[in-house]
Amino acid sequence: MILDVQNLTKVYTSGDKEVIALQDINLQVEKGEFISIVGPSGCGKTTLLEIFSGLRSATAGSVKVKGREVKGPLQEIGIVFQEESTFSWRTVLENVEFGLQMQGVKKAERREKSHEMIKLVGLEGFEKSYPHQLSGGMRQRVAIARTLVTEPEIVVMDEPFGALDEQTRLLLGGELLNIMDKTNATVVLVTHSIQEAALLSDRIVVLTARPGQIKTVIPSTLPKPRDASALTTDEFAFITQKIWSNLEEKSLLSK
Ligand SMILES: Nc1ncnc2c1ncn2[C@@H]1O[C@H](COP(=O)(O)OP(=O)(O)OP(=O)(O)O)[C@@H](O)[C@H]1O
Repeated sequence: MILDVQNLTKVYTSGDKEVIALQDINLQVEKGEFISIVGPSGCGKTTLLEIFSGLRSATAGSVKVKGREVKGPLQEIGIVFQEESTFSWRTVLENVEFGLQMQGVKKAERREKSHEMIKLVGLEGFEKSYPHQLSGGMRQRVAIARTLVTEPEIVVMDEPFGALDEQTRLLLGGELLNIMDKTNATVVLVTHSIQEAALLSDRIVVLTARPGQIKTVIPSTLPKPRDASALTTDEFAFITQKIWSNLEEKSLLSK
């Protein structure tokens, strides 16, 4: 087990107001698994990822990565943020090199690893381009490459394809699966797209409306390797229907 979450609760306090964002979350993730987290707006998905990544502390309960309590950011965890997070003043190559630079990796090794990763995400030939010269999907590939190049064992993603159209996000998601197979990383993805969750995940964690609690965990029955061709299968329809029916019980628009 790579990630072990036990009885996790998060209460935000501002002044005399308390918001219970997450309540009693229990989740165990195995190495190499692809987990998606879905749930109504405001149910605590981002909070959960922030706690997993050591960027925020829990009010109660514990999060362990490889048996060690998470007390702050860990090198084993890479994060891909919600909106575009590329550096506009750096080229694609310089963006991808950034994480390695922060880790103090020497220039020659940095270059080599970054070139490899750029190839893997399909951006070969764009090394010298700046983010504004790329499409939204390409910029998101840069952000993903920048995180993956540091070889994190767990990749935490908060709506990484949120700014993209449904078609691009599903295609890019399929490519992400290929890359993950090659790097053997574990992924925890927060998404608003039920289709994306159904296509990419080994398990889909459905949260209730606030306070976020685990409503159900849906294991995927889609055969591997999974790609966009699965979108028209009966299994895919079955999984999306299962996610929907679990989300519907508490109003999606509540709160
Ligand atoms: N820093 C904070 N201080 C106080 N309350 C907060 C803070 N951050 C989040 N919250 C509250 O905690 C709850 C969960 O927020 P969070 O952003 O984790 O939800 P989410 O599921 O990611 O939402 P969305 O799907 O809309 O992005 C919300 O009710 C929010 O108002």
